Formats: sequence, C-alpha cells, structure tokens
Amino acid sequence: MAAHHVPADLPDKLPHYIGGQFVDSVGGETFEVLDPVTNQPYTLAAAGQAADVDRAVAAARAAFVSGEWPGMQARARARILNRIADAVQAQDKRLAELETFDTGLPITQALGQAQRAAENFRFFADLVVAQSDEVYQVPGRQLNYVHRKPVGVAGLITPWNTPFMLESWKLAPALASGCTVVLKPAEFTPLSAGLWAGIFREAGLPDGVFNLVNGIGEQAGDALVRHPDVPLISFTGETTTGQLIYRNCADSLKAMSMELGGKSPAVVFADADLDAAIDSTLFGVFSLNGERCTAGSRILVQRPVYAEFCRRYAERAANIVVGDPHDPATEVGALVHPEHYAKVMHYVELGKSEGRLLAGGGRPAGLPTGNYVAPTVFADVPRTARIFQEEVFGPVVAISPFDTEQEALELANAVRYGLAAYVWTSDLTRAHTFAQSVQAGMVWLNSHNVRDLRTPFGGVKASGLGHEGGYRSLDFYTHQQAVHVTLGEVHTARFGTSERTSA
Ligand SMILES: NC(=O)C1=CN([C@@H]2O[C@H](COP(=O)(O)OP(=O)(O)OC[C@H]3O[C@@H](n4cnc5c(N)ncnc54)[C@H](O)[C@@H]3O)[C@@H](O)[C@H]2O)C=CC1
Ligand SMILES: O=C(O)/C=C/C=C(\O)C(=O)O
Repeated sequence: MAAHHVPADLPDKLPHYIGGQFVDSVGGETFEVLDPVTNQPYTLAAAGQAADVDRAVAAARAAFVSGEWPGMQARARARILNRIADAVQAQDKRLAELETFDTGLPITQALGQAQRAAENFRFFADLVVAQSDEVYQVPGRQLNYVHRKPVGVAGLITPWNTPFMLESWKLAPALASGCTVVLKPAEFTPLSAGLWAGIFREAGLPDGVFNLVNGIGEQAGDALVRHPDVPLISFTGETTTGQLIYRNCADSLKAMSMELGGKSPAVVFADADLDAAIDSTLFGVFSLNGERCTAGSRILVQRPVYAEFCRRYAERAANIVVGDPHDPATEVGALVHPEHYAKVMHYVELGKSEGRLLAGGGRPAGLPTGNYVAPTVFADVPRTARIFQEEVFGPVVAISPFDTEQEALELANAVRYGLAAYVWTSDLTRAHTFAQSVQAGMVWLNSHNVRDLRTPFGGVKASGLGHEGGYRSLDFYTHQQAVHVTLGEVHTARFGTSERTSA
C-alpha cells in the first residue's frame, strides 16, 4: 500500500478571520483536528467562544453599516464574485487535496466538489445581475414596486460532509445579495474554510464583509445563533441540531433556512432500465462515502426484478474500491471522524439483525487504521427497521421489495424525512404521478442527483425548512420592501371609508 499522503505546508494552527485579520480566540482556546486516515491530530483550530463571535459580528456589522458592499452596484459585486470563482478554479487541485486530507473523501470526488464551489460563485454572480423586481402599475393612479435590501449580517453554519462546497452554497448568494457574513464551519473539518480569506481578499472583497469563527457547535455556533445583531441564520446539518437552533432563534425571531437530514428512497419499478438504475443507485449512496444528505439510502424494488436487482447490486457494491482517499482509484475513502465511524458501525451491526446482509458488513480487509467501512448492503429490510427509518450518513443501504405502486408510495413516505426521491421506470405517466405524490423536496426521474442551480434545493418534513437555490436564495438574503407611489391625484383617506386596493 502506498504511504499515506500528507499535503505540504499544512498550517500548524487554524485561527479565526475577523475584520480582515487572522486572530486567535480571545481566551486562547483551541481544539484538535484529526486526520481521518490515521485519526491522529494534525493541527489545532481556534475554539471560538461568545467573545470571538461578538468580535466577528461587530466587524461584519461595521462593514455592513459602512455601506460599501451592500451599496455596491450588482455588476460590481458580480465582478468580485467571478474573480472568486476564478481563484477557486485556479486552485481546485490544492483545494481537493486539502479537503480530501481533512474529510477522507475520495480525491476525484473532492475535485468535483471544488469545481462546484467555483460554479456556485459564477452562478450567483450571473443571477444577481440578471435579477429584476416586480413593478405593478395602475395607469394614472399608482405605481407599486418592490425594493430589495440585504438583511445585514448573515450567520452561516455548515456541516463537514463536503465543507468547502457547502460553504460556497451559502457564501455566494449571501455576498451576491449584499450581506456581510460570519461563517461557522464544522469542527470536524475546518481546514479549507481558512482559504476563503485569501481568495476573498485577492478578489477585492472589502475587509469585514467575510468573517470566519472556528469552533464547536454548542459554543461558537450557539453564540452566533443567539446574537442579537445577526438577523438571519442559514444552517445545514442534522435535524436534531436544526430543531435546537430553531428554538434558540425564537427570542430574536431570526429568518432561518434549514437544510437537514434525509433518508431518501430510490424506487425501482420492474419496467426500469435496470443497468442505469443499478449504476445510479450505487452512486446515490456510495459517492461522497455515503456522507451525503441526498443519499438514496433506501432502495425500494418491485418484486419481479427484486432478486436480480439485489444480486447484481451486491456484486457491484462488493467490488467498490475502498482505500486511501488520496489514491485516484479510490471510490470510498475514510469516514470523517472516529465518532462518526462508531455511529455508522453501530448501524452496520444493527442491520445484521434487521435485514439480510448481502455485501460489506464491517471494516474492509487490509486497512488497519482509519475510519474505513466496506460498502454495506442489506436486503429484505422491513419498514419498522431502524436502518430503514434513520439516517446513517455512511456507505450503508437498505433494500426492500414492493408489489404495487401504492405500496411503493407508502414505503417511500413512511419515514420522518423528505429530502430527495429517485424514481426509475419507463412509464412516464407513472413517473410523474409518483413524483407529485412522494413527500420529498426534490425528485429525480430516471436520474441520479444531477443539480440545476436554478431550481429549489431543500426538503420537507424533518428534512428542512425553506428552500434555497436560484432566486429563492436571493430572496432569503434580502428584505423585500413594498413601496407604493401615488401618481396624479393624491389619494385621501377618510375615517369610516373601507380599505382600498388599487388594482
Ligand atoms: N439538507 C442538506 O442540504 C444537507 C444536510 N446535511 C446534513 O448534515 C448532517 C451532517 O452534518 P453534521 O456536521 O454532523 O451536522 P451537525 O448538525 O452536527 O453540525 C452542523 C453544524 O452545526 C454546528 N452546530 C452544532 N450544534 C450547534 C448548536 N447548538 N448551535 C449552533 N450550531 C451548532 C456544528 O458545529 C456544525 O458547524 C447530516 O444529518 C446531513 O444529512 C448535510 C449536507 C447537506
Ligand atoms: O448540491 C447541493 O447544493 C448540495 C448538495 C449536498 C450534498 O452533496 C449532499 O450532502 O447531498
């Protein structure tokens, strides 16, 4: 086996970035960050406390109040966003190398995520320039229009599964809208977030517009959520964390967007193109190490093709290459952290009593250290099973049979989550009927997760609150104020008369 790759020039500490300066925590607190292949600490990150969040919010607030960034013309902001995209693209290989080292994601997939981060910035640069607003005219009487204003300091809280890309999915629309931001990245994977500072500065983003506070969720994240000068939180993470944040935001009535967990069904009807369905459902749960919110982690297969599907699927899963994340041949790398590894292994053991093990079921041979889990396939999993109901967030899939379309729908909807669904059938009427009945924020018909950034992204039920994506993101990061202008004769109101509408 090749020696484990450690990137050159790893920082010996990961500070905060506040008001254009890298700074330690006020009280000097730090925490260790682990390499998922060795589980050894490789650096120390600043552990932000309430005082550090206060400083970051004050810097962001000052940058907002100065008016330079929120007052800049959309085209000028877009030029900076495009320069950010260029810089991300220009260092995509270095970014992928660092992200792979920090997260354990396979290097080929981390490269794709780095490129997607650049795309997110380019997309929102284009969108903010193209944005138009509503105007309603009542000829000769009234003109009513919508005036957009950035909300102020946006609090952005992100998870560890594909950190740099998911940070960009919030940073790009927040900045495009004219907000200033405080980012709190996930504590398991803080390495790449510090790169934003240099990228933003070189692209011409004014100091104080972007601020970064590293730290533990219950400390730095909690202080951000409760801060009175932060009117908005965009959060991606686990459903239970989202519920807690929702409660903690109540006192200050913050705007909230929540992209939460999932247990998404991939439904394979007997008339489906089975080769394509097998390829895509393998990708759906084993790409990104299965640490993917939109993973199709429950596969429902119609009885006439069930046995063949299970046999072929398990054969393919058993041949997936698990190994060092930096090796370009690797398809499933190391899970992010020993705590997460223990959680996933717990579900693997549970699955052995809840379903029929077809592939995997433990550590792969020949990989003595690191958080490796063999791609694991369980068949005949009943709907009551915990591996059917609960998000594992690892390379573990539950397959269950169904007979009728109605039964497939009931099974698909029989969990508390509702993020994504995937449907495989050659009957387009059935595909659309199913898509419109399944409880999921996003549905892919005869496709794996191919994103169109213009469409809404988000879930229903326990998978989230609100949708980002396209104009919805710009809506979220702006207040939309209605301005009513009287034209011609001034409207006078007399007490006792009824309310009037103009059109
Ligand atoms: N729907 C979506 O778009 C996506 C959802 N996810 C979900 O994220 C989860 C995995 O990510 P994790 O990092 O484990 O989630 P997590 O909920 O543990 O942490 C997410 C972020 O919240 C912070 N946090 C934790 N407690 C907090 C608190 N009390 N107040 C404020 N912030 C707090 C953490 O430090 C981290 O930055 C999975 O459930 C996955 O499904 C991941 C990617 C996309
Ligand atoms: O495509 C997006 O905007 C978000 C994708 C999130 C993941 O890849 C995931 O965790 O599924």
